Amino acid sequence: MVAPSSTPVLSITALETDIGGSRILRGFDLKVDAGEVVALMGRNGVGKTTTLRSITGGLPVRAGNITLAGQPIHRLSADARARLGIGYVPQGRDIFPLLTVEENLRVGLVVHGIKGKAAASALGRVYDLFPVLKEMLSRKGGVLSGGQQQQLAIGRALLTNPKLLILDEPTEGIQPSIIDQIGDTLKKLKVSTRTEEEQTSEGRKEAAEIMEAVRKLREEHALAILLVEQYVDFCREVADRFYAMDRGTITASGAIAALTDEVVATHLQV
Ligand SMILES: Nc1ncnc2c1ncn2[C@@H]1O[C@H](COP(=O)(O)OP(=O)(O)OP(=O)(O)O)[C@@H](O)[C@H]1O
Repeated sequence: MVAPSSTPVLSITALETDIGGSRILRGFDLKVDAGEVVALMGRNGVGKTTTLRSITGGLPVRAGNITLAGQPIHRLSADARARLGIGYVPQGRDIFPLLTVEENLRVGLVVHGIKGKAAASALGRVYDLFPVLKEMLSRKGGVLSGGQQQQLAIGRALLTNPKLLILDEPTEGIQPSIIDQIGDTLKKLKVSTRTEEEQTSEGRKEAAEIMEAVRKLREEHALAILLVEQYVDFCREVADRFYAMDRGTITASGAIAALTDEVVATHLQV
């Protein structure tokens, strides 16, 4: 892991956001350093997606500051923020189901005006990270499994080589029954030493593939990653730190080792 520099990649202070006249975010601080994976956790409706949209520019901020590598961004357009280095994979992933994997990636290149050698190297980087995409270039996005679609969406967000990657519920769409089964096993799962039993379950394999990609991104690219995730074991596996959100503010935070069952019961369980 790359040592964090003194300026965080993302820094949020005293953030307040309203939706339709209601105060949704009630003033909190959050930061993500280079090379860090930070999980923003919380029950349904507490304001996690609103936080992400406040960072990306999808919602206007009422008060507070958001900086990217030290530069204030909270008054900039979403496009300007993306150009400065924010890659965003929204909930549901937003891939084009009728376009092939390759076309989905090429659309991403066109949208961001990436051409020639830069395009080839951006695609190469995505295929290195997600070899499964290279094997499926001519498949339609809509027929990929949930985990593969997630990899495609993350790959597309990485084409611009962002400083900060934001993921909204990356395990969503991987069968809940399978995610439930994974339970404690996932915590112990080391991708490099997957057992045969683990490999036989598609859901486990896909969750593991996404985890592996998140780890690789952190280690090889010194990316800062902020992920919204309700699946506690996934967070324990991939994140360095966590923030627990409740009713628009942060109620607990710390190193991932401090995400004890007691903290989960108090701050995160319904
Ligand atoms: N477009 C909207 N109009 C009105 N209220 C909204 C809108 N979007 C979100 N909200 C409200 O804002 C609050 C926070 O929503 P948000 O989507 O940020 O929560 P969340 O923590 O991401 O939950 P989930 O995991 O269910 O997506 C909720 O009470 C929600 O009802």
